[in-house]
Amino acid sequence: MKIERVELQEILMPLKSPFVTSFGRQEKKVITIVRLHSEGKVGIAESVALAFPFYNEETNGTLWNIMEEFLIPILLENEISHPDDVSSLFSHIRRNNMAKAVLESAVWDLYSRINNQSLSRALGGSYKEIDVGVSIGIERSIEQLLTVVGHFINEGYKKIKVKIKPGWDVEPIKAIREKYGYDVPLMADANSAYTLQDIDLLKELDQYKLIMIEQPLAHDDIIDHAKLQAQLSTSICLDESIHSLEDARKAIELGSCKIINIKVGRVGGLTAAKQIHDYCASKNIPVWCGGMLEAGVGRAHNIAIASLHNFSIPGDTSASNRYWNEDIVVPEVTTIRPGVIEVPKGDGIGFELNEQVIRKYLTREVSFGAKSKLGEEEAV
Ligand SMILES: O=C(O)CCC(=O)c1ccccc1C(=O)O
Ligand SMILES: [Mg+2]
Repeated sequence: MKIERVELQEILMPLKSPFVTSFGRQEKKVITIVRLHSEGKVGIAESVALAFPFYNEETNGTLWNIMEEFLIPILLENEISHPDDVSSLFSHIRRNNMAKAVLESAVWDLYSRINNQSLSRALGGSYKEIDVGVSIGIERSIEQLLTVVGHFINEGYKKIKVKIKPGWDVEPIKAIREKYGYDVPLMADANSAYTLQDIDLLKELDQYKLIMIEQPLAHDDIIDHAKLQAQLSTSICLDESIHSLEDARKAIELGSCKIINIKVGRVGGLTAAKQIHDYCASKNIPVWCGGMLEAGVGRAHNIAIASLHNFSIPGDTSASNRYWNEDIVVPEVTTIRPGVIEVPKGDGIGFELNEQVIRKYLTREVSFGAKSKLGEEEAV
């Protein structure tokens, strides 16, 4: 297939309520929507780079720069026979995984639509429905946290993940266990807020029987995580540290984690996500699909990848209404039963763009055609 036209749209959408982590606070989200045109079909994807480089080094700004200057010309100049080709075409460009992923995921959607199959099927997914959890930010008080946690337990989410940071760790976890008991599937995500010097505190968390603790130590570390895992009974799950199949292999060989959070954006696309999934399966390492506060298009891609068999732990892909008053897709992403999302059977991601909502929040728009390459940018 030959990509005939690439369209980028940037929107800025308010979150229902602020989302606070150890690295920052978000009240709204900038999202870049990619549309790829070929053979009368349109493949879509949504970027996950945040507005600031606090989770990883990319931002929405770097994403546009790398796409415009390097990645889009490659897409327009090359014949693509399978979406797996895209990661090879991009492989000489270092990192910038979120920029690569949004284009690559749109190619996967386009390919599935051209072949009249669902993205889940194209990826080799087997689940017809997936169990999902919810991620809860740092709240202003323990009381408020307990209210929010109670709300999502009532909604039936199959995994409750709470953000922790120094000064907000043992106390909130203890409070949740005391109020809601040990049957709640609970985990904590530190977003790299600790060091090995905090080992005693992290060991204290063992008594609360968390399903896992996500990324307690540095974003670029796998050595100290291995030392920590050897001392903890709770499983460590890596998020920020895993950018590639090679990273996953090294972390597993070192014993740095027992679980991996796969985010399509962080690893550079669906092909890499699938490869990491397959490798983890061969090593008996369960994986789950992480989130980056996606709107509906990103959720749809996450649902498709999470239909692969070794995604055996509920991911962070909650329903659209967890973060958004209105979604950029129709229908919105919803649960069919408490904590369960159906994997769409329609072509591609199985959702269409809600043009009205996109227009409402649009901040910029550019389009690139095959012939003129970067010659005729048209800004709004
Ligand atoms: O609900 C979601 O999309 C997951 C939210 C979340 O935990 C998160 C959101 C933004 C950046 C990093 C993370 C994370 O998993 O660490
Ligand atoms: Mg995380």
